[in-house]
Amino acid sequence: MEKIVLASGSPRRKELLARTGVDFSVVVSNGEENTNLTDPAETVEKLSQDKAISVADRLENESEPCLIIGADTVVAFEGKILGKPSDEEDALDTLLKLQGKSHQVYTGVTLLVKEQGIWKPYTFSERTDVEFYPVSREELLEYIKTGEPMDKAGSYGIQGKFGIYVKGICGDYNNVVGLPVGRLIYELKKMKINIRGMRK
Ligand SMILES: Cc1cn([C@H]2C[C@H](O)[C@@H](COP(=O)(O)OP(=O)(O)OP(=O)(O)O)O2)c(=O)[nH]c1=O
Repeated sequence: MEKIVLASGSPRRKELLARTGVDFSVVVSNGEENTNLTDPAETVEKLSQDKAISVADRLENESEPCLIIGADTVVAFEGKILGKPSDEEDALDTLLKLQGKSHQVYTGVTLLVKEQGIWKPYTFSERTDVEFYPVSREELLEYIKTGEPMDKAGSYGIQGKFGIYVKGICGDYNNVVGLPVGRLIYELKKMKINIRGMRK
């Protein structure tokens, strides 16, 4: 293994992957995030694949990248998938639904490995359940004013100012922030890939 590429523009994913101590570069995928799927696990798995493949296409003529990591995160509430908010009103609608209740956060990860010139995808997803205390409309409006919800699935950041409303969490916290690094390292080990031996 010689090179590792994170196919994501998310600063949170970059920070989480950096914590593993590996060297990697970032190439942001520029494809549309679209799918007709309705199951949240299938959705994030497919979108993570699309992102990794779009970066593989762009790197086709470059010197041998060997592992590309794509990821996608959505929130699921009462069977509906909630992505990033379209505007502040949408963020308020979403947070009014989520407050006082439990929801699920899914992150899908695709590891695209180049072996003998051929890209092979390996995809998995991880689920974390998050429960919020009741939060008033005024508090939600205050939060939305910070701008924090706008680039985040489910319109909140558990690692940011909305973290004060968390009642409980079941599963991997890092998965909510956008990358289940523990599972990622575990899956790579199973694939006999030691990312610590890779270079940029
Ligand atoms: C629920 C939640 C999501 N998020 C973020 C993680 C993801 O960055 C984002 C979901 O959007 P994604 O489409 O998964 O990722 P992205 O657009 O940020 O980056 P890219 O497509 O280039 O990989 O929401 C948090 O930071 N905290 C949270 O608590």
